[in-house]
Amino acid sequence: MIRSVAVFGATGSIGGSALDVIARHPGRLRASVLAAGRDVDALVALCIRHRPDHAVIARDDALLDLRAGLQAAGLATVAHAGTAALDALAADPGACDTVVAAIVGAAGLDSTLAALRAGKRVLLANKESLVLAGALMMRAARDAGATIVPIDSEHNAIHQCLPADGDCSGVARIVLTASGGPFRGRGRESLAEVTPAQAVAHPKWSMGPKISVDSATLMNKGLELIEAHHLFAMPSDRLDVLVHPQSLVHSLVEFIDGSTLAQLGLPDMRTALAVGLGSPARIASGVSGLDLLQHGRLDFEAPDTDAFPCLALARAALVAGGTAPALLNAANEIAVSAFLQGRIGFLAIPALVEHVLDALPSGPAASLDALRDADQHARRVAGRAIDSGTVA
Ligand SMILES: NC(=O)C1=CN([C@@H]2O[C@H](COP(=O)(O)OP(=O)(O)OC[C@H]3O[C@@H](n4cnc5c(N)ncnc54)[C@H](OP(=O)(O)O)[C@@H]3O)[C@@H](O)[C@H]2O)C=CC1
Ligand SMILES: CC(=O)[C@@H](O)[C@H](O)COP(=O)(O)O
Ligand SMILES: [Mn+2]
Repeated sequence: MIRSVAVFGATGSIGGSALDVIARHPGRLRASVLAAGRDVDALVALCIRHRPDHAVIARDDALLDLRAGLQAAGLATVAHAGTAALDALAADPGACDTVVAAIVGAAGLDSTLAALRAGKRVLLANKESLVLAGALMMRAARDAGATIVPIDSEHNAIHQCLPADGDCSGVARIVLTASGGPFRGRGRESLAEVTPAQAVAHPKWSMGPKISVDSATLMNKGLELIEAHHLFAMPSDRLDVLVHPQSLVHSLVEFIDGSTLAQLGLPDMRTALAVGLGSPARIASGVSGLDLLQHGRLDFEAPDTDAFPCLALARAALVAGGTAPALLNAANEIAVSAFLQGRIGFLAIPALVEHVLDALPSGPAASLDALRDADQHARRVAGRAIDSGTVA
């Protein structure tokens, strides 16, 4: 049977990689729903290429533009606008059986949750939703019989190394690899003046601006610790981070018998997406195999948590539990956005996250509403600190 795939965040970096893999397998996969945030022209261009049944633009006021663009292109694709339409298509069994969750930020939570609650197969790239509401999402997936395939390269690597039957009793610890980002090796004081253009210039991966800044601050690895905690039911003290600048070893699993399994490959997200899209079969992704002789060496070093405090802030939030990860994530989203707009400096990103975590106590994450309130509260506190110049 052909898998009908909804790609949420289709106009982004992960969305593009997913569509590239889907187009390589017309007899196995089809893009049935494409969704974007604001970019109607880019969405229409993708619809012309992939001919989905449905196209969704999250911006409510863009329906007429999207409809006009699809009609001008002579497409039968049905136009939708707004987040309610996105959530409805995520849950609709006639629209898709698989969802690539690749919206950036907490904005991806509702559609991902809708897909999980409908028992879909979810290829999860949107790590912020797990940081914000991981326990709730994992429970929703269990209750509805949904499948989550981790797409984040490290978690996809771990998924490939763990026993297929899900029995993790033999796992001693999980080691997430980190490239170290564009500022690896630099001291904290030298980071005060770095520009957004320098921060998004990732040394190994081609990604959207938000995650690229997260990689530069090492918050990406902090978010990934929390993500791994939920996906693999691992406590913080059995989750480690190792800097590996070549980005060829995507993560490692150490077992209690002394074995360590790792997954290696070129830094190209199409490999992880092909694992999720083809599973249980291995399918071609367009990524070539690894020529280790050409690469020559694999280096490893400890992360520098003095220069990059975000990693420690995220681990502390993971240990604190409750709403702390939601507060951390929301503060970070506001900080990264302000940094990209040139409103605050690079060192203000960890400062703002710390400010919010100090200002707001972690409460119980008893419900989705409690998590949403924490998220909104953190955004307000962070916004005020930026506007007042408390953190600059
Ligand atoms: N890029 C990568 O290699 C990796 C990414 N990830 C994760 O995957 C996610 C996507 O990252 P990436 O592809 O780099 O991001 P991009 O910035 O490249 O793409 C973001 C996508 O999300 C859409 N979008 C933004 N806001 C909304 C919204 N409010 N509602 C609906 N859609 C929205 C954008 O649409 P529009 O173009 O219209 O704005 C775009 O399609 C992130 O959570 C990231 O952490 C994880 C591992 C690797
Ligand atoms: C491709 C991917 O999964 C990113 O999350 C990547 O890991 C970013 O690189 P860093 O290791 O620099 O955060
Ligand atoms: Mn990653």
